[in-house]
Amino acid sequence: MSVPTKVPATVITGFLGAGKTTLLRHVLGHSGGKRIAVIVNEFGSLGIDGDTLRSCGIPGCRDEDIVELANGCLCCTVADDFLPTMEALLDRADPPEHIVIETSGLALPKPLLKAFNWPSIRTRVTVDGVVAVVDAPAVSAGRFADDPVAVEAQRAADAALDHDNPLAEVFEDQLGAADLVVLNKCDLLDEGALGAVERDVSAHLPRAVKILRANEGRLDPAVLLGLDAAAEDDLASRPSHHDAVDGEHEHDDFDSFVVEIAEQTDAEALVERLRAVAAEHDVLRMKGFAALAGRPMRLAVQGVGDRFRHQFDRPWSPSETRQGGIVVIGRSGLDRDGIARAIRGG
Ligand SMILES: Nc1nc2c(ncn2[C@@H]2O[C@H](COP(=O)(O)OP(=O)(O)OP(=O)(O)O)[C@@H](O)[C@H]2O)c(=O)[nH]1
Repeated sequence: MSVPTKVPATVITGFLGAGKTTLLRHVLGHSGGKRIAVIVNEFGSLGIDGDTLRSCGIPGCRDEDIVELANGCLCCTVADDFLPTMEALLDRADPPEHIVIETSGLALPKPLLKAFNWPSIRTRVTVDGVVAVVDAPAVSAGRFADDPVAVEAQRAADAALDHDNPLAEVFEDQLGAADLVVLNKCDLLDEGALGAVERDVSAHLPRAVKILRANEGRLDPAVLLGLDAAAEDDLASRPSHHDAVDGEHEHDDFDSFVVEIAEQTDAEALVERLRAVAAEHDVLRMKGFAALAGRPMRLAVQGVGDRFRHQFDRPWSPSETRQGGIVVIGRSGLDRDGIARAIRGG
């Protein structure tokens, strides 16, 4: 009797706004007709990533192939959300040939990798590889760096302390799990800065892992899918800061909320307000959409730090209220009321 082959699954990790959804869109658009199912997990209940992927307009990319898990961070909701979703995909009459899982930017990959050893899916699916998408300009700007003086001072109280910057921990955990690193947004750095980022990233990698440079995640899907790593059998070589506490961790270093916004009159003015808020409050990520007076199309807005992009993504459907919303994610302690007021321009 032949051994049934397992469905390969690729985990895409990477910090908030690194370019995971952008890379995934590229993969779906260049997959050569392969039946790919996507599980996308994000912070915030607006479902922006799912929308972005569904509106890709790629022939053969069906709505039911994109499953959103918006209920908190995947790494913390494995049993409740992830496993039933995987089982449902695998039980389909036409199961996917490949499954791609985009984790939220704050998720730690290791608890998710462990879930692939659960009896209900272990014999049916394997982790083909973990792809870590890295925001090259954010690394270059020191987003994930510690303040060595602060670490030393805090270590005096807690000998086990590794970092004073919670972003550094998430970044290291994500790189620690990687089978391939994609250095994204290379268009925003010169050669010298890119070389420095490569050295910095290499220094954080626990094993020899290939680093590829990319713009807008434009890499051949054959390179990204097909790593054949069986990562679930190789957990020991993927260190996590939370190994000691059996994967337990909290996300209380970070804060996320949604600001609802009424119809706007001027797209540029809205984006300018968002940019000012991001800079003033050190917001890590903003994304959402807005209604513009007299315009049938919805304005989609994406911000990473204080770098913003916006475009009209799709028409408002007649059944929708023309009400916008912006997800705001930052380190904990954000001034929610002040940020909401500033975004609304009140
Ligand atoms: N300049 C530049 N911008 C990019 C590149 N790749 C992605 N972006 C932009 O960066 C922003 C974030 O990209 P996403 O693909 O949504 O990032 P993400 O990692 O999925 O974000 P989260 O799911 O919120 O963590 C968007 O505005 C993208 O258009 C790139 O290579 N260069």
